[in-house]
Amino acid sequence: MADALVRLSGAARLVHRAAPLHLLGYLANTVFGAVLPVLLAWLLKYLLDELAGPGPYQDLVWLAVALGAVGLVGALSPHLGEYLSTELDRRVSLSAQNELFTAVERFTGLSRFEEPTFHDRLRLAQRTTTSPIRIVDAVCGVGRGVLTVAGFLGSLAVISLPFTAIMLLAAVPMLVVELRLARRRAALQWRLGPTERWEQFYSDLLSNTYAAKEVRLFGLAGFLRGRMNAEQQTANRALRQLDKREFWLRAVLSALSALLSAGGLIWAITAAGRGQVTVGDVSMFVASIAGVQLALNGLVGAISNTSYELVMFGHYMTVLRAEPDLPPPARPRVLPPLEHGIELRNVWFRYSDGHPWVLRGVNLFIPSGGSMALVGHNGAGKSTLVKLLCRFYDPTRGAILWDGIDLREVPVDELRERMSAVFQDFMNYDFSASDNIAVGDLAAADDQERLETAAKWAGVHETLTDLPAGYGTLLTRMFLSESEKHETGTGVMLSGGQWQRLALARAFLRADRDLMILDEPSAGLDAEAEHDVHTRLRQLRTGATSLLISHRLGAVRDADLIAVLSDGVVAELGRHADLLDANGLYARLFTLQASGYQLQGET
Ligand SMILES: Nc1ncnc2c1ncn2[C@@H]1O[C@H](COP(=O)(O)OP(=O)(O)OP(=O)(O)O)[C@@H](O)[C@H]1O
Repeated sequence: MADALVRLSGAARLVHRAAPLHLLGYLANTVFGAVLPVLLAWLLKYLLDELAGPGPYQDLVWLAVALGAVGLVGALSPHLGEYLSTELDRRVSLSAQNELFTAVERFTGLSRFEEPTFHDRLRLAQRTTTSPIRIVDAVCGVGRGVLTVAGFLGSLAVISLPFTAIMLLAAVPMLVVELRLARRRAALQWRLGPTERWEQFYSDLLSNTYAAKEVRLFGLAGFLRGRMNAEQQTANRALRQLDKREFWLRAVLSALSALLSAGGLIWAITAAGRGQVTVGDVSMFVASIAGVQLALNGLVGAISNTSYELVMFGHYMTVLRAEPDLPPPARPRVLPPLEHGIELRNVWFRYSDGHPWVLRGVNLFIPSGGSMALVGHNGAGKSTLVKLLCRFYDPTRGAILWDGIDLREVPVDELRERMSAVFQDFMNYDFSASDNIAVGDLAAADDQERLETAAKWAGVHETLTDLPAGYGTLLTRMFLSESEKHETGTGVMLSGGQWQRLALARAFLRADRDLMILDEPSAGLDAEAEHDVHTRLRQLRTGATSLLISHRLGAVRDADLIAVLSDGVVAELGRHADLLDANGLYARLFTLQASGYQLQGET
């Protein structure tokens, strides 16, 4: 109950923040809607009693005018209610969505995004951005229902007190059943979360351009469609079961309530026949029974809707109130420009308690102003180490120190401001070419000269100027630009290597940062481009700190220091020549690659 009240006040405050005036208008209209049927019933009773009386009929005209006026306003009220409700809906969902994603931004690491239950909750939270207004709607429905029920019950009580009590008692089982059903439905939505996300996953694979090649070549469409349908059928089965249960329970309750009304009607008619009640009383009785039943149904429905929406809104509030995934420093320290270097001190890391150790006591010093290369087998933990440097996760044990300051002691934004990176799995945004570079530093979004310089350094400037709309060309075939609304579109897809150069340009836009991380920056580049990029990098980064990961050992041989990661530790460390002399893993990998090139050259 306390939880429900917290959610209720959360939803009400959200609606009030988003649209206070519309809310006020909506509430006023709701109150009017609630008293309207009772008002009409009373006016009708007076009119009939007046007509059935001996006369003179001096109030007849006023009663007719009053009936007409109330009827007219009553006719307008639903339209006004609908308009206000839709507008409230729009404003509240915008505000709720904004608050939800502002909260998601607080998760500055990656671990939350790797928790399936977080995705289930986030999906429900996204769907419930319209919940606050539905809650207000349902609460208004409860208020309206209470007013109308009270009005009609009062009227009914004037005619028959026992019958009023019976009508009221009959509503109790209905309320209990509806509340249970509402809770079941909300619980089912939560249980179906994974099923619905799988279904969405398969339908995305069937429709997005990234998967289209493999789906077609491997003939996966039927297989994916089958799995998508199976997920939907699973959800349908569970929903159908609940629907059937709802149907039977409601049918039984409605039948009982109809029998009750019929009994009341028979009593009223026989009482009128015996002259115990007037014709106006019979009219009032009929109106009251119909009104009470309708209003009680509405009231019970509104209570159960409120209960359902409150449970669903709980997911939204849970996301909003979740603790940050990376604890913010209690007393944040200022991160100075890197002077000495970054030290990984006995760093142990695993992705969760259930995952195996990836790093098992890494000790490494990345000196400021130097270039370090990190090599090792697939899965050795190189990218993991990079993610720890960016503080996407905290080390499970040990620490990473920036000029002696633990990364956990500085605000994460400050740390990332001092870095630039090209990740192994870099993003291709469905933006224009300019925007694809500008995301590296949004402050440069309107600085064409800076964007072009970065593109030139990455060797992609000519490619971009040759595009149909130059740097303004949309790099997607999924969307049209504003100017292309009536054309087939000139959006372009770049080649793998061209995308990679664009990712490099994005990183070069931040070339002035203290640390540049390049995780496989040239995997998709041709030999000449790779050579160009590395030469450019050396020029650009002279005197600056960089960490390069590459399986192409020819690209790392010029690094000031090369670290070899193996079995979760730094197994070898030194310059290229030293490592060759040491005749360890690096020497073996380098010789293997070099002999491969030689063989290729000989054939
Ligand atoms: N988000 C994650 N959750 C769980 N395990 C992960 C995650 N990311 C990577 N791993 C595991 O951590 C280990 C190290 O992966 P990592 O990507 O750091 O290797 P790598 O050295 O960069 O490999 P490669 O050379 O293939 O890029 C692998 O066994 C991988 O399965």
